Amino acid sequence: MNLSIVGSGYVGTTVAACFADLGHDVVNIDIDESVVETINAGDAPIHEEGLAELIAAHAGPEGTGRLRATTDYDAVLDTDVTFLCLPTPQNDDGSIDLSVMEAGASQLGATLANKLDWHTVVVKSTVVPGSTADTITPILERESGKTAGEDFGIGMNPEFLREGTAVHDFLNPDKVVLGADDDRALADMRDVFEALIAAAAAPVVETDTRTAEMIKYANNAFLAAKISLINDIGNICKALGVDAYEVADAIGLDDRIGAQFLQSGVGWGGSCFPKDVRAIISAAQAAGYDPAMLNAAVEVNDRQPARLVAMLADHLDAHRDGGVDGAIVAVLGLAFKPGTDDMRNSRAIPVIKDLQARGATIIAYDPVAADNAPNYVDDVTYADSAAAALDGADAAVVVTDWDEFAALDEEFDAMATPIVVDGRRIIERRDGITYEGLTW
Ligand SMILES: NC(=O)c1ccc[n+]([C@@H]2O[C@H](COP(=O)([O-])OP(=O)(O)OC[C@H]3O[C@@H](n4cnc5c(N)ncnc54)[C@H](O)[C@@H]3O)[C@@H](O)[C@H]2O)c1
Ligand SMILES: O=c1ccn([C@@H]2O[C@H](COP(=O)(O)OP(=O)(O)O[C@H]3O[C@H](CO)[C@@H](O)[C@H](O)[C@H]3O)[C@@H](O)[C@H]2O)c(=O)[nH]1
Repeated sequence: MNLSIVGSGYVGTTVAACFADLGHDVVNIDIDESVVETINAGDAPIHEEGLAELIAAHAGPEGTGRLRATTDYDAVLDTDVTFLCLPTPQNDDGSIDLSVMEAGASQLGATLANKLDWHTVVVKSTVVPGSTADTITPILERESGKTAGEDFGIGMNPEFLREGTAVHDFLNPDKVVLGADDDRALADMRDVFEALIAAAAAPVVETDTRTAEMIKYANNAFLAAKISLINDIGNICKALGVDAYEVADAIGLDDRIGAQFLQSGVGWGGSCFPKDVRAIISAAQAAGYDPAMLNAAVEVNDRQPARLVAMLADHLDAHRDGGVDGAIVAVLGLAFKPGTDDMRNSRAIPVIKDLQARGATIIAYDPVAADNAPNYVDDVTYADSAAAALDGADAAVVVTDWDEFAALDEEFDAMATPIVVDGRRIIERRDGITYEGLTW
């Protein structure tokens, strides 16, 4: 099929490259010319394992030609189905900000006015229940002069990929959710996903757009709350002198609990969990329900970075005149999780800001996120290796569980005072360093 993907960020680029690999002809539409140029040169605009290879294979000079990118919405006219993969950030009060979706729907609708045959528009962005039917569809109808369900179809297909493993996750989904409010849109979505569903043997959930939207929030809210619950239990373990990881390994053996997402520590960040949990809380409150569990999940998560810094401060107070004030602190990891350069809502941000507020000088190291970090934190010196960050530091905190940190050993000997507070259970406790884990 001929597909257009509007928005070429983490989701749009991954989805486009994977659909091209599955045999579709795909065009990415983005307002950012540098993103468009990068894809057309056969390169990946973001850091995701396996993505650069797929883009080179299909958009590069030697590629199949099944993938290209443009800033021109008219590219939609040569396609059968358009996926909207635009950002859905949060307003200051936590509610969803649909303005980018509205702008994209407006441009798409104006373009569809010139489309002679049927077209299906699929919302892939995470949007609160009702957004597709009540906000996006009316804009498409207004701008195109056409009627949804008669002249064009509307679908909602939430995306569950994780950053760092985006290509793998998209090609190997636990489920594919196809939400549609008309049969023809559903049939188009089935056609688009046929090859993927067959290759991955993925279960398919067919439903209406409103339920599809809620499934996405329920999924993220459940996972975020699961991490907050293990962090709450981890904090209890720490207070009672128990290793939370041993406990998590044991409870994870119960199929009803499951072994994944039980790593306690400095908490959840990223571009999705923080904004999505707040957005669904806000939508629930607007509908008259205050969700106690999700409020608590956010509260526990907000407290973990401060707990990490307080632990570090206690050690520095014990080892150094002035404690944190004037200390050089090495921050290991900046990305919100390993495998990505994304720093949106990374736990590194509150940790660094708290340390700086207490008078610390920060030297940070991350294998891929350092170039992106100045967009989120100021007055940080970036080291080009963990060893360089640790050299001469008065203390270190671990914020991201990059594999390479597990191999650190004699690098700690070069610290002025070898204090290591680990927020991710990645450093091994060893002789010669003062080591403390956040929940163990
Ligand atoms: N990042 C993830 O892991 C992930 C996973 C699942 C779902 N989601 C959801 O998918 C959506 C997209 O997230 P993302 O992380 O890919 O966003 P992103 O910020 O990485 O990318 C968005 C892209 O849209 C482009 N854009 C902005 N306005 C545009 C317009 N009017 N027309 C065309 N392009 C425009 C931007 O230039 C950017 O390249 C969000 O709703 C998010 O919640 C994200
Ligand atoms: O046991 C765990 C697992 C994760 N995390 C943290 O949780 C955050 C989110 O991690 P992860 O879910 O792996 O990454 P995301 O890329 O944010 O993916 C989530 O958000 C996406 C966007 O909605 C969804 O598509 C995915 O299904 C969902 O997992 C990160 O800060 C992790 O460090 C923990 O603290 N402990």
